[in-house]
Amino acid sequence: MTDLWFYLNRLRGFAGIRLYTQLAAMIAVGLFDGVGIYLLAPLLGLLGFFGGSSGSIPLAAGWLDALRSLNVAAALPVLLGVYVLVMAIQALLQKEQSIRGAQLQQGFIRHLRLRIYEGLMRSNWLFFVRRRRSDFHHVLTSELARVSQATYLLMQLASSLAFTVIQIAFAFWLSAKLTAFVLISGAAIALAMRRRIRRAKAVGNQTSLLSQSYYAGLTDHLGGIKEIKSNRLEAFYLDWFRSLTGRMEANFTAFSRLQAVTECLYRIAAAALIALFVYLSYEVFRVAPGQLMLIVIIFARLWPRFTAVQSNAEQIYSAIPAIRSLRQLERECEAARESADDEGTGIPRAMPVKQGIECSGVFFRYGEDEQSEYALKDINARIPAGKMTAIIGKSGAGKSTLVDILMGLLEPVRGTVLIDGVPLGEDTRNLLRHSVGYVAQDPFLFHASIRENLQAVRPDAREEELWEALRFSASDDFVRRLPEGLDTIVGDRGVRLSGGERQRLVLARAMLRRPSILVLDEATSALDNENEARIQEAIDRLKGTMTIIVIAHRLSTIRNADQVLVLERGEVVREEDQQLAK
Ligand SMILES: Nc1ncnc2c1ncn2[C@@H]1O[C@H](COP(=O)(O)OP(=O)(O)OP(=O)(O)O)[C@@H](O)[C@H]1O
Repeated sequence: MTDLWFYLNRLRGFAGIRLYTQLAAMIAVGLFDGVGIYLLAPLLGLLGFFGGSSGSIPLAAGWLDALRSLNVAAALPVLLGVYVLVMAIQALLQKEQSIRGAQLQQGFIRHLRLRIYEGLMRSNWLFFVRRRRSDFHHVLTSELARVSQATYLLMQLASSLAFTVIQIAFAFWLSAKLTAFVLISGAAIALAMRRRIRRAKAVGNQTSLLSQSYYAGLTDHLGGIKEIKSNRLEAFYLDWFRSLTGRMEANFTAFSRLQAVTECLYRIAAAALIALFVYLSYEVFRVAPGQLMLIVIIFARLWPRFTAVQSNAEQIYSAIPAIRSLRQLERECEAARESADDEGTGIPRAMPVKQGIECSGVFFRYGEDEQSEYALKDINARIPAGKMTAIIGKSGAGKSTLVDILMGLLEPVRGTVLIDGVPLGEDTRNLLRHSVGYVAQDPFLFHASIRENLQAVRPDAREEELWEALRFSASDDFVRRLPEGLDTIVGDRGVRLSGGERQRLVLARAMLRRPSILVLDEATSALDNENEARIQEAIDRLKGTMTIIVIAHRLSTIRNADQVLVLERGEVVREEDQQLAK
């Protein structure tokens, strides 16, 4: 329930006065609807339905007498005209309320979407390292759709409740005793149905878990489709998919069954109650036939409202787990939020390195608990500014982790990183990243043109600057040969390009940023000797103008380094000054 209240409060905070006008509009629609029904009394009276018994219908008596003083031929069109007018106003109001309701709902969902996306974008790298990406997709798509539906249902529920209250008021006017009887019956049934609402929540929990597995599986399997195809694992994954979608089907059917049974119970109860009601009215309360007729009309309109309230409540309860997922993700993003780095000016500050980066007693581990193993242990090393430092070591030795620490992406668990002798803190860690150009092991290109990919890091870069960066990364020739040149769209994650071509484009992008620290994480591993040699030469020419850190396996890459750090199981086991060694 706290999750629901939290979201109601959030909705109130977002919509402000609009929420209250919306509720007022709902009440007005309900009122007009009630008046419409109430007009039926004089109408029916005019048509002679009540015989001489109109005096027993509260309020109607005065109307009827006034109308009777006119002749029927004149009164009927007046009455019908008023009826049409009232219903038309109600219809117009309802239309306006529906449009505004949809605007409110969509606005609120966009507000939630933006909050979560912004929360993710502002979260630190460790947050992403520790979580499955598919869980974010799941929350931002499937869970958000359920919350959107719940928001719509909440408004519907408010509208149903407003309608119901107004109808009850009208019904009370007509007959307090019989309305009380209907209400007590409704309350008794709602009480008996409480367990069904709890069941709806349990089914909703299951829906969240299943759709989370679905998203995780799809992301994994499609990401690894080449492995699946080349190892003939299709049947295994098909079995998994069949089984999971079977459970999803059962889950959705269970919820539909729950709702259908509830509706069926309400319908049977309605029939039984109407029968009892007519019997009691006639035999016990001796209600006049005209009034009885009206009460039946009111009852017939009131009861579906009870059913709607119950059904809405079941659906809203089934969406509570989705609301909880959203809230949980927001909380986690908040806890992992990085500090802003523009000091409120809107212009991010960079942090150039003049002397060097130093690690002093740096420890790091990925696991959250104290027992988990360190990926880096007591690292003491210095990366001189303007020089090229190579980090080498076996797979899993901690090279990428060390680079992430040096770039300010990860924070040491113990120890300090110093930039020009000044310890890197929470605020300065982000600033350092403005000075970094990074090329990853598995380079990433957006599904856009080469130009857009390059300009993503510097929107104001001129055409010559783009070509200069491409020349640097030895990619100018192949880009020129592409059918659309710079405007060629590179496929999903750049798959339409070869690994080496992607690496070269990402290197061009990194250079375009004019970084003061260039980090290459095995960035030339996919290149042929000729292209690697061209890039090595270009990088060599950069020495003295920027600090270069490379993770490398090939001797050819290390050869030009000024310093080599050798890592083994998270420790620096050797630090060689190449210049001295030469
Ligand atoms: N996201 C992660 N969660 C948990 N442990 C991790 C994570 N990333 C890396 N590790 C662990 O940290 C250690 C160092 O990994 P790291 O990726 O830094 O090694 P590496 O030297 O760069 O390896 P490679 O050359 O294979 O890329 C390894 O034992 C690895 O299992």
